[in-house]
Order: sequence, then C-alpha cells, then structure tokens
Amino acid sequence: MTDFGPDTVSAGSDVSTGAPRRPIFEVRDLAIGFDDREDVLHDVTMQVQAGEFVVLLGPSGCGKTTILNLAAGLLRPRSGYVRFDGDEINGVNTNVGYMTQDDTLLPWMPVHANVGLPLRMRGMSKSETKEKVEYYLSILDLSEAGSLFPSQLSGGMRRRALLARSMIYDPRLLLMDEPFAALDAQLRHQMHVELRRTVKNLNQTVVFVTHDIAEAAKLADRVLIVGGGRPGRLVAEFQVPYGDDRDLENITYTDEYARFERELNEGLRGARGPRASAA
Ligand SMILES: Nc1ncnc2c1ncn2[C@@H]1O[C@H](COP(=O)(O)OP(=O)(O)OP(=O)(O)O)[C@@H](O)[C@H]1O
Repeated sequence: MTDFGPDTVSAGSDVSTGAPRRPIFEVRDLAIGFDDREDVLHDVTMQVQAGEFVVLLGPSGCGKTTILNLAAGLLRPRSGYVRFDGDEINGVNTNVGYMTQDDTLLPWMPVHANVGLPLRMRGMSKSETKEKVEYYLSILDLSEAGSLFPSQLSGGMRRRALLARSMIYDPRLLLMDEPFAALDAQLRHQMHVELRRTVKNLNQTVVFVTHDIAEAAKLADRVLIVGGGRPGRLVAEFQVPYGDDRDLENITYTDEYARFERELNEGLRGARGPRASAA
C-alpha cells in the first residue's frame, strides 16, 4: 500500500525507450466544491496510464463520481488541473465513454439500434455502423439479441448492451460508475468476468467507481482509495498483486485474494471520515 501525500503520482515509464509515459488522464493538486460550500475534494493528484484498469473505492459521498464527471468534462475544478492526454479538459470530453447504473437503453429501439446510436449520431454510415455493432454484439455475447427490444432482455443482457454502447465508438477512456450495483451477486460476477475479458482484449483504459471491496479486488489493476472525511482526498493506493491472466472464477478462493481484500478493507476503514466513523 502507498499512503498518499499531495505529490504522489504514478508516472511509470515506457519499457522500450525508458522515457516517461504520458498519462491518458491526469489530475493534479485538484480542489473542487459546489456553490459556496466547502470543498468536496482537496489536494487530489492521480494519473491513469493507457490500458490500465483503475478502481476508485470509497465510502458513499466521498467524491468518486465527481472525479468521473471531471474526466468527462462535466465539471471544472476550483483549482488545480485535470488533463486528458496532456491537454487540459475544457468542455465535454468526447474521448470518454460513460456507463452508470442507470438503464438508458431507449425502449422503442431494438438492441442493434441502441448500440449503434452513438455512431449514427457521429455521422457514421449505416453499413459501417452495422459492421461495428455486429462486432461489439459478438464480443459481448449478444449476437442473438440484436433484434430484441430492451423490455425483452434479462438484467445482464441489458448491462452488456449498455457496455457495448459505451465502448462502440472506441472511447480512449471508459468511465464506469457502479455499473453493476443493481444486479444480483451471480449476475454481477458474470459481468465482472466479461468486463475484464473484454477490456483487456481491447486494451481499453478504464476508471471504475465502486464502494464494493470485492468488486475492486477482482477487477482492478490498481485501486485508489478516496475518502478521509470532508474534504475528501486520495488516502491510499494499492497495486493489485495478481496479473492480467487472473482466473476470476477461482481467484476468490486463494490466500492472495483474501489477503488483498483484507488490505483494502483496512484502507477503506482509514478512509471513513470522523463524521462517518462516529455514526
Ligand atoms: N452537482 C452537484 N451539486 C452540489 N453538490 C454535489 C453535486 N455533485 C455532487 N455533489 C456533492 O458532492 C459530494 C460527493 O458526491 P459524489 O457523487 O462525487 O460522491 P460518491 O463518492 O460518488 O458517492 P456515492 O458512492 O454515494 O455515489 C456529495 O456530498 C454530493 O452531494
């Protein structure tokens, strides 16, 4: 575990050239609040490298979604900067896909039209859109469901369709805000397996928000713990001890996983602010 000071970053370097890598998403010395109220987040510095799966883990209300909204360009910081691929984010960031726990499939459109919608809105031709939709439906095991309407899908299929729609325009960064919170435990597990397989195959960069320790431990390459009371900050960073080839069907039975879950649990306990711990 790394305890965060305000200057902590995870820059890394390119193994082939030794040159420092440019992060795809970067926040430095950030403070953000709403109206004239106290800051929600303060002194936040973090970086996400291309291809990484970063999980923001923290108690409710600590500011996790706020970080995603900054990445999407929906919010601006009070001070500090938020950069995407080296450039400050000014206005809506069209390089991101954003999947939340809301079900935003349009009920009057079949799955293929829902999934292809972002491409049609960007002016892609019908035939190109069809090809891409077919590809994404196939990698998310939805090929048979293309002509069904959202009301005809199971909960897991709806989540997969939403994931396909968030990824179809090849966003350079995928933001996910508790996307599986409404699913039962078994379906959530299936979605974890499919999500990791899909994003790793596509080398998709992900920032994923949750307050579920097991979800963080299974999915992440790196976990950042957000919290510490108000204003919130990054209180700890954990590099996940198992690699890309992790077997999500069996990993939860290993000692390594149990140890890591305990570490995250302790980190999360330290992230609860004075008000939360007193409750
Ligand atoms: N647009 C807004 N206007 C005013 N306050 C806001 C706004 N967005 C967020 N907040 C406040 O900022 C704080 C952090 O909210 P945020 O949604 O980022 O937390 P979170 O960690 O994602 O919480 P949860 O896990 O419950 O979703 C909360 O107190 C929330 O009420």
